[in-house]
Order: sequence, then structure tokens, then C-alpha cells
Amino acid sequence: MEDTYGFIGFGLIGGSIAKAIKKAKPDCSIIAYQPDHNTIDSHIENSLLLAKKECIIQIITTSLEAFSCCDIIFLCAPVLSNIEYLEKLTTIVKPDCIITDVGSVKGNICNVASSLSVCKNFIGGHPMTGSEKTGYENAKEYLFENAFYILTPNIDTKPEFLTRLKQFVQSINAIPVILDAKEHDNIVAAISHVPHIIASSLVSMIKDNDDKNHTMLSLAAGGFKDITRIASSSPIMWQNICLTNKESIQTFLTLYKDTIDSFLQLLVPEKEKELLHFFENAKEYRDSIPASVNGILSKTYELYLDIIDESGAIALVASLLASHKISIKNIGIIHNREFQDGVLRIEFYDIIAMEQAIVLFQQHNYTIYER
Ligand SMILES: NC(=O)C1=CN([C@@H]2O[C@H](COP(=O)(O)OP(=O)(O)OC[C@H]3O[C@@H](n4cnc5c(N)ncnc54)[C@H](O)[C@@H]3O)[C@@H](O)[C@H]2O)C=CC1
Ligand SMILES: O=C(O)C(=O)Cc1ccc(O)cc1
Repeated sequence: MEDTYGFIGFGLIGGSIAKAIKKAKPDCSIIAYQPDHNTIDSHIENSLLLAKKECIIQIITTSLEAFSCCDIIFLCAPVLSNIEYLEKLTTIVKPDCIITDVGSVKGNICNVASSLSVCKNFIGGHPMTGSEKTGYENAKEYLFENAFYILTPNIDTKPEFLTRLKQFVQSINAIPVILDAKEHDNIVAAISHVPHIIASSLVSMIKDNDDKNHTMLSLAAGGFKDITRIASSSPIMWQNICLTNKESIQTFLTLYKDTIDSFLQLLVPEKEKELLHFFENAKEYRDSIPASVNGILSKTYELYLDIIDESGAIALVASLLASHKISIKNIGIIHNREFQDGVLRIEFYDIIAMEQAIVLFQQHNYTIYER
């Protein structure tokens, strides 16, 4: 019999997971919780009805008791609400149910879980993908393609539950990464939470110093828009993140403040060389992201090709590579945020094969992306 999945919180991430599940397992059953809409979000009811109409959800419930038949429950509301639901679910879930969350902070919820009778059932989760958009209407079934999906089991977590959840993550084409919750919170403070605060502060700085005609804002060009895109994200979600990861955020925000202070010292004529070095160093490290993106995992050698006709493209590319004796580990079309129309992803066993393929594709005028 197919599994039953439960969702509490059904916006961008919850909706995307549900869509990805339905794609991988069309016969499974999905139950979603509808809270009292007056206290939460007035358009949640419409989102759930739309998801039911689209056959993504089979049951909408206003009672948590309905989650007693679930095999996996996903908590997909803001971080503090997820903790409240975890506590409420303890007396409801069946013994072999996995409870996981998708919140951007893991320490708090994992600490609470370890004090509950469901400690063996709980595994913290954090898909490292998303966007500034919110709500089910922006949910995408391919959001998790090739994305890291961090799992933070407690010492009490039953190992077979972790194995099952890892398999689930792989089934939606994401890459599971196991981390300690505290380590997770420190890393994401540096690479996600502080950058978010910087983006919002930058927008506020412009707002506070713009004239009444909003001249600065009207003239804002690509660079400002790129660096501040994430400032358009859900305010409640980011308030919850900051409330639950204060210490790590303070640490990295202070380090950032020190970096800005040091930079200010470079704005004098005798520091011209150091000023150049500042930008050279940053550029060099930023440009290394494609190579280091899989740094904490086993290395993958992959590239992406623009394709015209999906079905014919795979056969054509595969035979081109085979005729030059270049072996491939994996090949397939992917659709994700970065490549909206889809591209062909090709994975190689080693760097030599990948470099040979790049030369070959260039000779055949393919557009190649590496990342
Ligand atoms: N937005 C992103 O890019 C990412 C978000 N996350 C995490 O995912 C979680 C959900 O975020 P999104 O889906 O982006 O936000 P969203 O705003 O699109 O969806 C959240 C949903 O939860 C519902 N909700 C809010 N409070 C609730 C409550 N007390 N009870 C039941 N439902 C409630 C809202 O009505 C909404 O439908 C957050 O914990 C966030 O930290 C994780 C990775 C990426
Ligand atoms: O929009 C983006 O680029 C993001 O970085 C989205 C995001 C937001 C919160 C997370 O915990 C993870 C990813």
C-alpha cells in the first residue's frame, strides 16, 4: 500500500514537497492541515482548495487527530509554529511515523524533540533551496532537483527512520546531507541568515536616505536588485529565523561589521593597493563557488547543455559522447529555478571525461553551463 503523507503549513516549501511527492508517487495519499484561517492567513483556505482541485492533496483536515494514519509528517510552517505542532503531535502519531520539519533553524526544534516521547520519530530537515516567493501558488514540483537537503537526526532518532527519510529525499531528486543541528545553525547563519539581514538592511538604508520622489529606488540597477532580491521574502518567516538562531547570527553579523569597518580604513589614498586586493580576493573566492559547491560531499563532475528537442536531445548527445568513447555516469533533463526552460544535465566519472566532453560540445556549438 502507498504511503500517507501529512502537511502542516502548505506554502512554497510544503506545497513544493507535496507536488514532488505526487510526481514520484502518484498513488500516495496527502493530508493537509487547515488551521483557523482567521488567526493565521486568510488565503490558506483557497490554497488548500486549489491543491485539492489539482489532486495534490486528497484530504484537508482541521483536526490534528487525522494525522494518526501518516507515515511521514512534514512541518512546513514558520520555525516557532513548527515547534508548537511537534509538541501537539506527540500523542497522536503512530509508532512508525517519521516527523520532520523544513525550518531554516534546527537547534531549537531538535532540542524540543529530544525532550518529547516522539524523540525517536523526529528528524530535523532543511531543504537548501527556495526563493523570496511565498505560498502554494509559487510551489514547484522540481524545486528540490539537485538541491542539498540537510537532515539533523537526534541521538535518539531510530536509524531505520533516518534511512527511510534519506530515501525519501533522494526520491524527490534532492541530495541528503547529514549534519549536527548546532553545526547546521552556524553554517546557515553565515551563508543564509546574515546575507538576508544584509539585504534587508541595504534596502532600509536606501529607503531612509532616498528623497520624496524615490529617485534612488527608481534608478536602482541590476546589482542592487540582485543583492536585495531576498529582502522581498516572508517577514514572519525571517522574524522566526532570527528569534531562533540569535547566537550564531550575532557571531557572523559582528564578523561582517568588522569586515565593513576594515573596508572603511581602505578609503584613503595610501591604501589603493589594499583596496584592489579587497575586490580581487572576494572575486577569486566568489568565482570558485562552482568548483566548491559539492565541497562537503563527494565531488561530482557535471555540466548542463541547452537543448532544443528534449527526447531527441538525449539520444543525440549520448551517441556523440559514445562515439568519442567518453563514459557518462548519468544523463537527464532537469527543470529548476536556475534553468527555467530545462536543460540536459550530464554527469561524468572524472574531470578528464568532463573536459573532453566540453571540447567536443564546443566543437558542435552547444551552449554549456558549469556550476
Ligand atoms: N522560503 C524558502 O526559500 C525556504 C523556507 N524554508 C522554511 O520553510 C518553512 C515554510 O516557509 P515557506 O514555505 O517558504 O513559507 P510560506 O509563507 O510560503 O508558507 C508557510 C505556510 O504556513 C502557513 N502557516 C503559518 N503559520 C501557521 C500556523 N501556525 N499553522 C499552520 N499553518 C501556518 C501559512 O499560511 C503558509 O501557507 C519555514 O519554516 C522556512 O524557514 C526552508 C527552506 C527554504
Ligand atoms: O531565495 C533564495 O535564494 C534563498 O536563499 C531561499 C532560502 C531561504 C531560506 C532558507 O532556509 C533556504 C533558502
